[in-house]
Amino acid sequence: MIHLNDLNQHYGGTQILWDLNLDIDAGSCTCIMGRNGVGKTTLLKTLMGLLPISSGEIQFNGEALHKRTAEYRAPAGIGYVPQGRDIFPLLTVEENLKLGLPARGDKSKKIPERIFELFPVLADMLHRRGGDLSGGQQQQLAIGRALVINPKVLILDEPNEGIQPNIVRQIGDVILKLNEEDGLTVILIEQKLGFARRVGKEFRLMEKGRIVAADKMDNLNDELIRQYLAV
Ligand SMILES: Nc1ncnc2c1ncn2[C@@H]1O[C@H](COP(=O)(O)OP(=O)(O)OP(=O)(O)O)[C@@H](O)[C@H]1O
Repeated sequence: MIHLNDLNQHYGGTQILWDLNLDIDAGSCTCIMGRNGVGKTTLLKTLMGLLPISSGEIQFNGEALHKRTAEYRAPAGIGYVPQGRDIFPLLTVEENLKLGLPARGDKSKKIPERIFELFPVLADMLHRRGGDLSGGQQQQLAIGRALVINPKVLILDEPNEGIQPNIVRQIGDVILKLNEEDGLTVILIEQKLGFARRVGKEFRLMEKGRIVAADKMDNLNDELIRQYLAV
């Protein structure tokens, strides 16, 4: 579904991604893991077209995404929840959710009911301002907003950062439902091993701007953890 081929990326003169290759199959749930600063967020931003690539290819369902602008990602079916959530604090929950509607292929004007099934709190708080929500509720709103476009793949950058444990569990439940019940392909950056093991079916380990290990989550063993994740 997604293939990154020999991707190179620089911030100014500093190279961050080095000949990076990544394959994501339709229907998979993949955790991208690695120590701080290895380039995980840079990888997702590059995939989303938010950072220019120096060379390489980004293929999405056979289409050359690296030739398209960032704005093309949502209508193509790529939902993105950036690090830090990025909701609009002065808009209501409903207004935040409706922002995604123009990018839907079917031009529907209605927020899908499934979003309120997954996140009942968003229905309860529909007319509250985004900025009045707790951090965990804002994260649920950010995920809901990404789902409004009816994506084929959902990409999340550390969805649990700074969120209280009961909401982390709920977000994990939602990711599992989206992947297992709805068949949505999921890619997420995740630092917490327990969460990654619970929701991820696959892992990709990064070091120094490269993918250095790729396998089923069941095969994430102590040796790999020691080598690429332990601090
Ligand atoms: N806007 C920027 N300009 C220059 N360098 C940057 C910029 N953003 C990130 N970097 C550098 O790029 C490298 C990779 O950063 P990135 O945020 O992608 O890593 P990460 O694996 O997501 O780390 P973390 O887990 O801390 O978020 C780091 O050395 C970082 O300092």
